This record gives sequence, structure tokens and C-alpha cells, in this order.
Amino acid sequence: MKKIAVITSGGDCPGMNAAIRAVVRVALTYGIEVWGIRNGYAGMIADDMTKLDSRSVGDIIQKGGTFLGTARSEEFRTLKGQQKAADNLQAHGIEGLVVIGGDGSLTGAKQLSGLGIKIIGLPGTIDNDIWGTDYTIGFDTAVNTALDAINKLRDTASAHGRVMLVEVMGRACGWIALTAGLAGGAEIILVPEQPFSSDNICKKLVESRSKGKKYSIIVVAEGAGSAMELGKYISAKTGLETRVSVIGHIQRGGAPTVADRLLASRLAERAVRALVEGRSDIMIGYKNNQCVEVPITDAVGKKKDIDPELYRLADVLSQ
Ligand SMILES: Nc1ncnc2c1ncn2[C@@H]1O[C@H](COP(=O)(O)OP(=O)(O)O)[C@@H](O)[C@H]1O
Ligand SMILES: O=P(O)(O)OC[C@H]1O[C@](O)(COP(=O)(O)O)[C@@H](O)[C@@H]1O
Ligand SMILES: [Mg+2]
Repeated sequence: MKKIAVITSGGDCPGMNAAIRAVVRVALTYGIEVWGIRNGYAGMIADDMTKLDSRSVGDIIQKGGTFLGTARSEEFRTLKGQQKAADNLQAHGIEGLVVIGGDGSLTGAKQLSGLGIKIIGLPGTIDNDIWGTDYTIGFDTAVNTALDAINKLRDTASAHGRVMLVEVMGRACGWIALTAGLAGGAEIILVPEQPFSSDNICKKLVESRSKGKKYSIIVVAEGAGSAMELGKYISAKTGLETRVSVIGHIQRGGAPTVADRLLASRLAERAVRALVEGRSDIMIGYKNNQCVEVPITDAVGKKKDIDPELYRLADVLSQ
């Protein structure tokens, strides 16, 4: 293999830069030329790519976002768009491609592999919603950001004796809510994977007041419903004073944590090694403290669940 490309796609996440840097520097040690594709699949279709060297990926390991840019591309969802993208790669003599992105981006990568491109996926999304890996790049940083918000909201909730609802990201997945909620000592954590009733929540809040709790923290995954609506319902039903914070895209930014920089660097090294050794159509995941190779079809085809043990523990500890 003489020439490969690297791309970041879909929602950005802290650690994407660390992953690009590692792909480039590891590939160079094998004597492989590396090209960077700008702005996700949109840039691949527009033939917007540049050759990367060791210096071009300096001073980025500590930065959130992605210096290559990223995008959500509707055109790439069509076979015509995918063919145009594959043709551009082939015209440049690019033999292998490392795709850093979430479930959507990896689904797109699978399509490209059907058009003759050797692809390796790296799970890059704050949502931690990809099967075959314990953690995705960016998740740890996002959870720490959410935790910081919860800690601050706890101060003011406590001062006023309020019910504080915090809505976190995660699309249809509750990993951010569960992890930040458990670590932040939330009284109630709502995730799309576990059904709940608004009336039971009200009951629990009233009971906990009668048992001496002076304020409450509720963490709501965006996929579980609107924290704003729930806040209104709770105050109407119980008379408790509620406030709602939707922390949004703050969770997507910031310097990647140690865990995310290490994860990104390790997964990226393994991705390049797999290409050099002739393997493709896989995602590099991280299971039980080891890099693992999983078929890309499984990574995008199977559904990752939240850890029921963590959910149970969060409930026990919220008494
Ligand atoms: N089923 C699909 N087929 C082809 N391309 C897809 C598919 N799903 C997503 N993509 C491509 O990947 C991009 C990123 O996917 P998206 O779901 O928005 O983010 P993420 O990769 O972070 O989950 C989309 O904008 C689209 O170009
Ligand atoms: O940045 P956008 O386009 O507003 O999308 C917001 C969505 O992106 C995320 O931050 C990350 O999701 P993806 O990794 O699937 O892109 C979700 O948690 C959130 O629902
Ligand atoms: Mg996604």
C-alpha cells in the first residue's frame, strides 16, 4: 500500500484531531503517503483533499473539533454521490481510507467498500452508540463536560431547593446521560432505553422531599424526551420549582481528555497496521482494554445497548 486517505465525517468530537495525527504519523513510518479529505463526504465528492505530512498534524492533539473539517452530506447518501467520491479517490491512486466518524459515517464507509475502496472505520462520536467498542472517541470528553455542568447546576439547585433538569446529547442512545448522571449523583436518569412514566417521576420527587432531600437533579437524554416539557409537567403536578438546562453543543467541544487522546491514538495506529497487513472492511474498536477488529457490517448493523448494571447502580445510589 503506497497511498491512503483519512477523513472525519458526521458530528465532530474531541479526539478526532488526535486520531488524524496518529493515522498520518504511523502511516509515514511505513513509508505510506497520506491525504486528508476536507469536510467529510462532501469534500470527497468535491475532490477537496490535500497531502499531509508530519508537520501538518503538529499542534492539534490537544484541540477539539477536526482540523480537516466535517459535514453531513445528503449527496453522499445516493449511489451517484458515492460513485463520484469513489472515482475521486481512485483518480488520486488512493488505495485505503480511514474513516473517523459515527454510525452514519461508518454506514457510508461500508457503501464505499462495496465500490472497491479498502476502508477501516474508527468510532468517532460523543454518543458512544456504536456496537463493537466499549467506548467511542469523544465520549469521555463529552461526559466530563456534562458532568461539569451537572456539578455547577447542583450548587444553584441546592441553594434554591429546586428540581434541576439537565438535558444531554446522545441521539437515540442514553450513554452520556447514564454515565454523567451516575458520576454526578443524579437522583433520576432518563434514557431512551428504559421506559418511564412522568407521574412516577413526580411521585419519586415528592417522596424524596418527605425523606429529607432538599433539591433534585434529573439528567435527561435528548432521546428520552424534552426536559423542557418534563420540567413544566413536574412543576404543574407537584408544585416544586423546576429549572431546565439544555447543555447542547458545548458537549461537542473542548480539549480531549487523556482517555480520548489515548483511545484515538491507539485505534488509529491499529487502523493503519490493519491496512498495511491487508485487512479492510473493519472497524477498530476497544474492548476490555484492547484494540479489536470488528466487521464494519456488525459495527453498523448491530445495536449497542446501555450497561444495565450501571443503570441499576445509579438507581441504588440515588436513594
Ligand atoms: N445509510 C447511509 N448511506 C450512505 N451514507 C450515509 C448513510 N448514513 C449516513 N451517511 C453519510 O454519513 C454522514 C454522517 O452521518 P451522520 O449520521 O450524520 O453522523 P455520524 O457519522 O456522526 O453518526 C451523512 O451525512 C451521510 O453523508
Ligand atoms: O450537530 P448537529 O447536526 O446539530 O447534531 C446534533 C447531534 O449530533 C450529536 O452531537 C452527535 O451525533 P453523531 O455522532 O451521530 O453526529 C448528537 O448527540 C446530537 O443529537
Ligand atoms: Mg451518529
